[in-house]
Amino acid sequence: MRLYQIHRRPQTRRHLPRNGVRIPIYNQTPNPDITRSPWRWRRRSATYSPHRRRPRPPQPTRLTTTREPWPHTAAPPRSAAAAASSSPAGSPLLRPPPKLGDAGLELLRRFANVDCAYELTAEELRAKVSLVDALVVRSATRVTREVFEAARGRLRVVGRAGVGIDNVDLQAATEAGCLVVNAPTANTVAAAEHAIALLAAMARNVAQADASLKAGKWQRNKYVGVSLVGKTLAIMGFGKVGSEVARRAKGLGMDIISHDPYAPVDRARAIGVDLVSFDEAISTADFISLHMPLTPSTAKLFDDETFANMKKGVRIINVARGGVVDEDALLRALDNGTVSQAALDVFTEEPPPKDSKLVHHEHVTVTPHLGASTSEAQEGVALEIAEAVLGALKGELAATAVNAPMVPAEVLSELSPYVILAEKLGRLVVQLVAGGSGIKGVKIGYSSSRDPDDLDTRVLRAMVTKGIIEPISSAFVNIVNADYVAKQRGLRISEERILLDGSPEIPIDSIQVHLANVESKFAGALSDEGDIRVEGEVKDGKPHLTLVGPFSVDVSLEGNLILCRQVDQPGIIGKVGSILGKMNVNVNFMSVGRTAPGKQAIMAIGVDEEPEKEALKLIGDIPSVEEFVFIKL
Ligand SMILES: NC(=O)c1ccc[n+]([C@@H]2O[C@H](COP(=O)([O-])OP(=O)(O)OC[C@H]3O[C@@H](n4cnc5c(N)ncnc54)[C@H](O)[C@@H]3O)[C@@H](O)[C@H]2O)c1
Ligand SMILES: O=C(O)[C@H](O)COP(=O)(O)O
Repeated sequence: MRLYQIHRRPQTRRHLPRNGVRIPIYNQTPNPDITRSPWRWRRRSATYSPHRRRPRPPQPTRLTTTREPWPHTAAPPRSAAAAASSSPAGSPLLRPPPKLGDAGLELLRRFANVDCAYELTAEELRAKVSLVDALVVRSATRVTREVFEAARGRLRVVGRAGVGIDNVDLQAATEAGCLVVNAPTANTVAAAEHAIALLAAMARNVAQADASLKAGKWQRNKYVGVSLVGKTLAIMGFGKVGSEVARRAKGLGMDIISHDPYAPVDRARAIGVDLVSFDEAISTADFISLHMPLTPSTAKLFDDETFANMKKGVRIINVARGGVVDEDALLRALDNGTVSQAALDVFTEEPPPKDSKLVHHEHVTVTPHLGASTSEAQEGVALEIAEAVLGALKGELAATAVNAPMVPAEVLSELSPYVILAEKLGRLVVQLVAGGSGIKGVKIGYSSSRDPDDLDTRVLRAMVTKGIIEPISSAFVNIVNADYVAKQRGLRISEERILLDGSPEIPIDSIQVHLANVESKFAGALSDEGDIRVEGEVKDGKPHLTLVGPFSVDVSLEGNLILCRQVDQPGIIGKVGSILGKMNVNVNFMSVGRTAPGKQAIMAIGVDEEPEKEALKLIGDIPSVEEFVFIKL
């Protein structure tokens, strides 16, 4: 591994951030440059962070490492090219193109410590990943389950600087509560242009003729090509790249058909493309261009059987992923003439073995995964991923999140006070459960005048889940892994909308949380149906508890809470207040709810400090107090 620095700011403790985050830019392919630069990230005191962690036990070593650069002493000698990359800025000739575009790197550097490294072995990546908060990779770095395990919960975001996320274990990321974001749009045109370049180069034997002429030959007869105009091109995968290829190929006079089980017919029709079945596409096309993602269902989709059903002499372009083609089958199809030519930018194994028969086949044109490699695309991708990663670190839900609900920023901002309310209600309700009674079913109700389609509650559900699970386990829960963690713990979360007749301006009137089939340590919180039930509202931007069991209360959900059930009679409030006052516990809120005068009542008392056990005992000893519970919010 080579690891060295091309840019370094003075590195003293004074210069280091209080809450440093560290983002490495890793790539395991040869030839990128390497940059390392310590810089600052100041964590904002955001009101909501889906990535907020439970307080960690003191871990001095790890905390120190967040503020310091990785050791430089172990860096082995650098190659000339790499050394050139670390030369003073200003000499473009001495600087190979950066792996992540400068604009993106600069943006990242404004907010965090950034280390760039390449040619890391899997082992080296695992060793480094526990020191970082975010990881930015391109397609060559495999972010496996082992990488997430090695991160030991620190890694909060993986940024894939590109489209394909087949190199990231999404399930493992989700289980680890790590958000994965990609940069899905910035390289679309570059990939489409490369597909067209390969299509034309293959049809006219450009690469072969170039090599032949450079070898001193003049072979005009050997390299007679085929025309594109009037030929049928089948686009397999009519997504962003596929549809851009279609537009361009139309301009070349080709007839375009496409197969994509999920593409909207209207979008294809608007470009003048017919969506057809897989069999029709492969059996009628003269050229087939692959543009689907690599997934378990597309792996080796193009196998012996598929090639056998193609039109004799078909030509194939693959700018998607090598893994969608069975490369041995393609070789056989090339050898027996079923496929007359192939143009490949991507391979199952990258780089492919040096002696790969496919790469050296005379009817195959190859490029080393260059689809996204234009300076424009790389700048765009770098900016797109830098913004997504920084946004995610700040607690915003990135629009390009791959393993979490994409909640637009404006929706999140509108819902942010309800997000806090949801988590507080979860924390409250779980502390009302009697020890030993397992929680199985959670029902969350949202009373709202909004059309259900205009109210995205996924983030609220996640926060109720977080509130319920975190106080009773060591699990770290966020929007990414909330559903997964709930499922793992056998927690069934259901949601219900209660449609009100009010103004849709206010997104939510109240949120209710019910726990069914559990015993409560505070009988006053049981509804008539026997569920533990709490309800809250947002008032003046702050979360308030408004209902406990059948009792209406109104107490701000901040700090700590004492709930007392007593027989409604004069003087109790004064008695409780004076006990707390004597113990130096500041009461910030107090509210009494009762079913009827002189009957049962509930007193909800918001306190800043946690009262001594003695104070709680004294409250419990007041004769008319029937039960009480202390809750940390
Ligand atoms: N070579 C490169 O450098 C390069 C650059 C960009 C993208 N890519 C790759 O190109 C592919 C497409 O990228 P994109 O940005 O257009 O993605 P996209 O998600 O916009 O489009 C993919 C399309 O494939 C379709 N699809 C899924 N399964 C399919 C199947 N079984 N059969 C047919 N279609 C199927 C989807 O419905 C979708 O419309 C990805 O594999 C991506 O990784 C490669
Ligand atoms: O999926 C992609 O975006 C492309 O394959 C580009 O990958 P790269 O970042 O390794 O160039």
